[in-house]
Amino acid sequence: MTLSTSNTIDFDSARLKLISEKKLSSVAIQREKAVKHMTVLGLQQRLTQQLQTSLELERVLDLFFTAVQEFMGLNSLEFHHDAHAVKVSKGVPSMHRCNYRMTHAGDFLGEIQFTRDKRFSEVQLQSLETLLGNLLYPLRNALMYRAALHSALNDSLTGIGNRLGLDQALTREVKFSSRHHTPLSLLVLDIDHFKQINDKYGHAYGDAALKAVVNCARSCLRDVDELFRMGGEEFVVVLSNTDNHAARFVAERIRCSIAQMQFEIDGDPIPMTASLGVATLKAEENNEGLLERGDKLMYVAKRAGRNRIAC
Ligand SMILES: Nc1nc2c(ncn2[C@@H]2O[C@H](COP(=O)(O)OP(=O)(O)OP(=O)(O)O)[C@@H](O)[C@H]2O)c(=O)[nH]1
Repeated sequence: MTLSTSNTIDFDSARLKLISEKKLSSVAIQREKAVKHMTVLGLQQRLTQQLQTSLELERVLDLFFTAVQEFMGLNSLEFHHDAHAVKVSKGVPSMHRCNYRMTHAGDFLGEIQFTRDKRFSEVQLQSLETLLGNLLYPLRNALMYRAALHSALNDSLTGIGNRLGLDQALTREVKFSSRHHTPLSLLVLDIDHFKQINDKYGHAYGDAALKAVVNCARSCLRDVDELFRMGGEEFVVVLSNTDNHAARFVAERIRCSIAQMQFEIDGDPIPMTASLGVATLKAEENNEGLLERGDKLMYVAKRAGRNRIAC
């Protein structure tokens, strides 16, 4: 059984509010509150300094949890913000829980849950809420930083990584592959005669076709494989720890899936195919060299008649 207290923290009014407020009546609680107050102040000062040292959401929450955990014997913290696709967990959850839904100036900043072995006292809840006030701006900044980073590295139409994201991933993968002597392959995929879809049905349907191809290619990949949009109707799949033989197999699987894809516009079935180049990292090759080879091989597949792979 878990015991839970749900609260809303409304930072808009610059005050922290408990939805189900219970009365603090006993003198003992008031005394405990007075003693804790000084400590909370000290902790607030420490948090103010610590939390401004990072813009990384994970790090900010880690610093907050470590500081507050010591102070009130917390077992765990869980933060999630669905719109930002973030879920961060620290510690091991326990029986007594309290939840806060955080907002600021009308913006939703996420939900946070704390757990501990013992019940939260009123004084502890108030201290926690005071300390959450220190998390507000670092949390908001970290979410903004995360969103900015996401839009810099991802394609807004399809949601997959963009050219910059590809460059970063490929640099990382090439280094890893060279250091650990593991194979690395990539596929360069280009949709065939894509211009005809745009010309016949319009750009919006062309966009829908691009998304359909992305979903189709994704369904053929492992979780660890990464799919990027290089630009236009050209995509790259980075296959870590994959040799040329296995990469050909993946390329062929994607090619078949796209050719069999049921894509329709206003009830008209639209046949779609793609040409793919398959390249595997050679000794002494860098990420640019690998990408260039993959691209050249994709054009070999185009020239050979499209709807095929070239290795
Ligand atoms: N709808 C849509 N079209 C795009 C986008 N980016 C590029 N395109 C279009 O993609 C088309 C690419 O055409 P081409 O380079 O001639 O290639 P293709 O028609 O696929 O022919 P092949 O590659 O030779 O088989 C152009 O019409 C571009 O305008 C986009 O984001 N959305």
